[in-house]
Amino acid sequence: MDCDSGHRRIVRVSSKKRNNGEVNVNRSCRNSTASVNEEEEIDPYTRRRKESLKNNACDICIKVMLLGDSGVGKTCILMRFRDGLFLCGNFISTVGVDFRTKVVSVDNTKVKLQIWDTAGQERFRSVTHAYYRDAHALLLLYDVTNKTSFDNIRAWLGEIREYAQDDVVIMLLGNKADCGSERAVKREEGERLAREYSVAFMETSAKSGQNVELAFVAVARELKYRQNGQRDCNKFNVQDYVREQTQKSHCPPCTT
Ligand SMILES: Nc1nc2c(ncn2[C@@H]2O[C@H](COP(=O)(O)OP(=O)(O)OP(=O)(O)O)[C@@H](O)[C@H]2O)c(=O)[nH]1
Repeated sequence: MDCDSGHRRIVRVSSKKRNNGEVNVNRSCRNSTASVNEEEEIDPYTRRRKESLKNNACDICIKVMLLGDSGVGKTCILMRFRDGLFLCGNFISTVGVDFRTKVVSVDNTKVKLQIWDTAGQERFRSVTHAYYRDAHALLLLYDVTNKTSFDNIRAWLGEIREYAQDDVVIMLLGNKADCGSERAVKREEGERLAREYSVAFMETSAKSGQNVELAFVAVARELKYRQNGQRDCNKFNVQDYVREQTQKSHCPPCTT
């Protein structure tokens, strides 16, 4: 898959509809990637994932998926990152999957992020599983005011293990960090779970914008360093990077 032809090649499902909306899968495969060269030794998903890191229109093109229970704030995180907006008020659940793109600059490298927003509702799971395999990075969200969404993270990680590639970059995000009084999951609980699964972690808020840019830039940075090969890989660790960056933002301003 390449960034710009995502709409043509990929099964496209409408974006937000009311909860009672039906799945509307509109298969459009003009440039279908379904035909697999039988002489290829590596499987086609792995090949496409590797190829899609290189893209003519940008230096690197990566596919990022947003995952997590319904209502944790996946669409809001995407809207905040992409358009700087916060959708408050009526909650309209995503139907199936939808994607948006944004280019970020990482150390003079143009990285195009193709960000897939998935439906958190159980009934769409089989649709979204199909998208895991060629993802380079997964942002897995829970809602800090909703303990069940946190408890379900282990199940999500199990699905990721089953459907995604082994080397996928995973970042755990505790969203709605702005909701102080309604908090049901402590930051330390999120940190502990992330350590247990060796994934990067931070708390975010689509409402205030806290750490939203950082989450996307951190995975872009990790994949950029990976693409540059082992030499640079040794110098960059996404978990350490995120820890440093979030600590910096918590530091009180220096006084003279
Ligand atoms: N206070 C606060 N509310 C948020 C935040 N992020 C999302 N919300 C609210 O949470 C509700 C659900 O947000 P969505 O982004 O639609 O949730 P989703 O994860 O995309 O849900 P599905 O599409 O069903 O999977 C909306 O009412 C948002 O306004 C946040 O950071 N802080």
